[in-house]
Amino acid sequence: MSEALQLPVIDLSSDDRLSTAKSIRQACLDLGFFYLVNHGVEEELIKKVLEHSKKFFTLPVEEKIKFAVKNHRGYTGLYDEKLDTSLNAAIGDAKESFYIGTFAENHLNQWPSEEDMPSWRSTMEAYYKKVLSAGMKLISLISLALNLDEDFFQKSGALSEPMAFLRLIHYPGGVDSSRDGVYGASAHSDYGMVTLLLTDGVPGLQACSFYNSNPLTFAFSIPTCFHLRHRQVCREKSEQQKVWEDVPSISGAFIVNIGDMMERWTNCLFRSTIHRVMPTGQERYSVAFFLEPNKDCIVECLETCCSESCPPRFPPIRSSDYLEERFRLASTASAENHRINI
Ligand SMILES: O=C(O)CCC(=O)C(=O)O
Ligand SMILES: [Fe+2]
Repeated sequence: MSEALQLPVIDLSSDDRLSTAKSIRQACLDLGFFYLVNHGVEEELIKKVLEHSKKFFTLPVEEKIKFAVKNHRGYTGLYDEKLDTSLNAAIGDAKESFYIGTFAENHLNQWPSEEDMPSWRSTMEAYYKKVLSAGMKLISLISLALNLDEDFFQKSGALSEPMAFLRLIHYPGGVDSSRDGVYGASAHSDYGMVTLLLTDGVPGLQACSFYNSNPLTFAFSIPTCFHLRHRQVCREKSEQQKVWEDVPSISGAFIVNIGDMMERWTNCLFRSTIHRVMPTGQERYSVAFFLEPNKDCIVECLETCCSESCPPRFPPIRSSDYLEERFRLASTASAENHRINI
């Protein structure tokens, strides 16, 4: 049985930026998940985005596949994707989704027409801009949390035309976890800097942590440069007992989690925690905003996150190369899936 997590709540509008940065640092050392409130995205807009998302997914499948994903933008169908690339299960994740990419390349985005879906595009564009602005503010606090100047990621170019993706997700009802190997979203970590997630309040999201019964084994399993913590995330998988804990939604708050590129930047100090969505039998909608750095940005260990005794764990990598590879692996997993299903 899973327990519910009590995550810290970060107030984006607080004037006490240093204390907010301190709380963010602790949250990112602990599990890499927290709630974000007073983020500046109006309740009304959030409501509209969820309503418009529902309208799209309610269309007949023949209509939806007219927007079949191209250039990582558009519609992905039920069972088309398998986020856990290590899973052998012959079935993909029980969800459908719609991706919207950066407006710097808006010609690549696919939009339902204004006639068919009045104000759909403008709602999504407004939401994208607002969450991007919240994300940028959050990144400046994350910079402070890493003992960097607050405009570090702006100055490094990571946030000029960031490759942010908005993803509308629909988990259909009637699917439950009693069917072996069926997940809403199978276990994965996100790829980018941070993810700002909105849900309709239906449960299902879980984050993975582990508790170690043997502190000695634990002490030798993590790099000595990091604090020993009672609870650690799942990346060091061996010998620890995995615990999946529910991440409940709080009305009006974003659920934020750290992505893999931020983990690489911070040399694993900030953790990109594995999470999943379990099907509960109930229909569920969520909207994920993945804030990825500019495509030419080189992601490499930050000076404040390494030392002689704690050298960089990853080589530098160009952001778009990293992202393309992760997309490729996820789509290979789903292609294999289809072959198995035929
Ligand atoms: O729908 C959710 O609650 C989470 C989705 C997610 O983790 C993802 O798409 O990366
Ligand atoms: Fe995710």
